[in-house]
Amino acid sequence: MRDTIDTTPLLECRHVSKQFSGTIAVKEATASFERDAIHGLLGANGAGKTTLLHLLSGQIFQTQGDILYEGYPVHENPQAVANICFVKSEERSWMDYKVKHLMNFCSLLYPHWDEEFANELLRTFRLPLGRRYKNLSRGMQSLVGIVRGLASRCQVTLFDEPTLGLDADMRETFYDLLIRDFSENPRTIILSTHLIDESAKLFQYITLIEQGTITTHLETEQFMEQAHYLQGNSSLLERLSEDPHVLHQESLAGTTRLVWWGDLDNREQLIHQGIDIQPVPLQKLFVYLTRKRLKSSQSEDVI
Ligand SMILES: Nc1ncnc2c1ncn2[C@@H]1O[C@H](COP(=O)(O)OP(=O)(O)OP(=O)(O)O)[C@@H](O)[C@H]1O
Repeated sequence: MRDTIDTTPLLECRHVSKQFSGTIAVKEATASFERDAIHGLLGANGAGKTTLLHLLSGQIFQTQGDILYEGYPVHENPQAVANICFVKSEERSWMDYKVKHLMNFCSLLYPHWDEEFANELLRTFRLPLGRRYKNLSRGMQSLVGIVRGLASRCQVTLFDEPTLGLDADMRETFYDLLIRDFSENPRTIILSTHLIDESAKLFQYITLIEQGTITTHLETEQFMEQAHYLQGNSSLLERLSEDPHVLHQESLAGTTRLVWWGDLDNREQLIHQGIDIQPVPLQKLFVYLTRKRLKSSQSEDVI
């Protein structure tokens, strides 16, 4: 029997790799996804986000490593099938089906399917029930996926680029719905997106995947606290430019701005020297981190 407080991670991957013929899409990925939290899965194009989500949902086999749901392998695990909902950015197998049939299918697939909520969402998004999935616009296809993801009420919901094709107004509607629904029905949500700044408010945790490897898995606050813009006199700041904590540097007319990644032990001293210290927005931080790591891996390749 388990303790009252269940410490078994709901979903985790341990040293998971996935190779497709010549390509290693995911490499030694290890992370434990905290319960009842929204996780942002961030990575550049081709970093391995979609492959990782397929692996976590048990829809493809890993080449090596373990993927565990409630401590048991996700594959051939009826509990995992019933409790993990993976919303792909496009559902190729859905093409010939009408929206109403897809909703029926979901109601049979997910034991906690909330019919009333699904109908409310279908009305909110004005989705035509009689139209085939393949004849929906790109944004409407995303909305069908969103209805599935939210109304399934699965313990784990994986969204791969859920807002593809949605206009700004509809994206905001989705973010608001997700926050509202999550606060009423907490569960584990992992959401991959390239629209980092506008979705940053959703994330309690950030998982960064780079060239197939999970390089960071941290609470968003902790993640953001590590990044700082340092701006001030070039003669002071350029002395730091070779420091490995510096992700990016730009100078103009005697003023330099650095992006610093890590603890700032000398914060007081820098302020005293007239250096302005500011937070870095998440999207910018993502760009600086991935560029820096890409540069380091390219220089390792040259060596
Ligand atoms: N079925 C497959 N066969 C061969 N290679 C694949 C397959 N699926 C993915 N890959 C490769 O694996 C790598 C990771 O792809 P993946 O789609 O997981 O990345 P991603 O982070 O989701 O990218 P994007 O943000 O561009 O959608 C890429 O190099 C891709 O070409």
